[in-house]
Amino acid sequence: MSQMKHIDNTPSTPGKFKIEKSPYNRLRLQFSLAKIIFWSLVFVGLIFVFFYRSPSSSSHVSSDLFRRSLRTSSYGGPAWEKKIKASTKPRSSNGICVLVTGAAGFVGTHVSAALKRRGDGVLGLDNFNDYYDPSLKRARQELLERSGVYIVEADINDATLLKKLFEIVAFTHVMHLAAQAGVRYAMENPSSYVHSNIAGLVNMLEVCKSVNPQPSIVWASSSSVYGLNTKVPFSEWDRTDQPASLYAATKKAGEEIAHTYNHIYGLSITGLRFFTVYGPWGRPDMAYFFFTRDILKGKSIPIFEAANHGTVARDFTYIDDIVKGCLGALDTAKKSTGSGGKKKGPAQLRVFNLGNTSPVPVSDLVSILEKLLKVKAKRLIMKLPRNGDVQFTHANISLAQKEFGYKPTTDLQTGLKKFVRWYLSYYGNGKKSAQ
Ligand SMILES: O=C(O)[C@H]1O[C@H](OP(=O)(O)OP(=O)(O)OC[C@H]2O[C@@H](n3ccc(=O)[nH]c3=O)[C@H](O)[C@@H]2O)[C@H](O)[C@@H](O)[C@@H]1O
Repeated sequence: MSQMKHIDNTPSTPGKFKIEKSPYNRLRLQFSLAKIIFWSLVFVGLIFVFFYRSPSSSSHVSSDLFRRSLRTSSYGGPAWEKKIKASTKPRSSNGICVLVTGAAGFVGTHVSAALKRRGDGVLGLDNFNDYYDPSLKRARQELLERSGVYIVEADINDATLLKKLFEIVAFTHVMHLAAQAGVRYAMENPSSYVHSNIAGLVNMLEVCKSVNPQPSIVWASSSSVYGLNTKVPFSEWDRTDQPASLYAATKKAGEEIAHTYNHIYGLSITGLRFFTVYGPWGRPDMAYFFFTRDILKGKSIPIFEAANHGTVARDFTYIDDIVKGCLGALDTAKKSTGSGGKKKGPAQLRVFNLGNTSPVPVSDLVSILEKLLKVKAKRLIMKLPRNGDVQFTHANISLAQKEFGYKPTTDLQTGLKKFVRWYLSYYGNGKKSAQ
């Protein structure tokens, strides 16, 4: 009751509160102020020590973001700049110089290597987060370093670093492949999708729009934007407003964000909707990869099926075909039209499906793996969980074909053979195995 009275007596509008002006009160006020300042400083100091010294003691999500974005900031200095300049010096006369984000990722590594092979200047960027075994990312980094591609270790949310890179090198293109991938993990760690696929994308576009000259941007969207659509094959004109996962929703949001930056700032932007990319140096969180690991270990593998024993299928696309698509998109990208953050005229805005055009049921994928590994899989048939997966994907690729001659040439059998050969040589006949 007395507490209620106290609340009732508290003035509701700042400024109505009158302080009596006796010398005693003034002294008391000064003393209280000094006390408040002192304790505020102690409090701020404690917070600083807490966050600076022990990131692991914060909550799962914030410590995760800490790992993902703040860990890697060791850059700068003449030796560092020299490495960047060496990596980005084009050998060919076309003058193409590309910043590849997510360069230690699966698609990023292959695309970086292909660009470098043909003589373009290439610089990688990657935060080496631990969404999956970082040692695989380090191995990819070694591979790229051997072919002359340097990877700067930083997060795409680091605007200062990005601006610094553009001060050192006038990139003609950005191949933006850094993202939080994976459909099912979005339910475990939703904020990591917002951090990388939304905030990170916006940060990247903010920097790209403000530099002079503006680069052209090619970036990774996803087949998952087609969500619950039932009309097949999926074409670029189809609706993309019923995503089945937060991952898909962030990619769809990315496409709308791309529209905005194209419209306001004249950035040339091309989005690529990848269809379940697989192959050597792939991602261990993907089904074909962990099925291989678990078949070799003799562990059972969960194979999803839809209602009424409906087939779950994917338009699995081999990495070399995807790389050709990425390079085709990059080579046909027109220049951005803006400069210094101002649009000068309309700019190119495109989106393409990069798929294989022949969906394969997941159970057939397992049969191919069994033959290649010469081991019978322990199949555990399960109902397709409601965690973001869609029942099937199937790409119509005529737009990419028309625009830059995209034509996938690797069927699943051939592609998986190459993957298994790589897997066995990398992990050694199942003795050392993927995590
Ligand atoms: O096409 C795309 O854009 C997406 O392709 C993949 O997503 P997804 O097709 O779901 O690939 P996997 O997670 O490897 O699943 C492949 C198939 O295996 C099935 N699966 C998955 C896991 C499992 O335990 N059992 C199982 O049957 C899935 O339902 C799916 O049909 C990637 O993980 C995404 O990052 C990418 O954006």
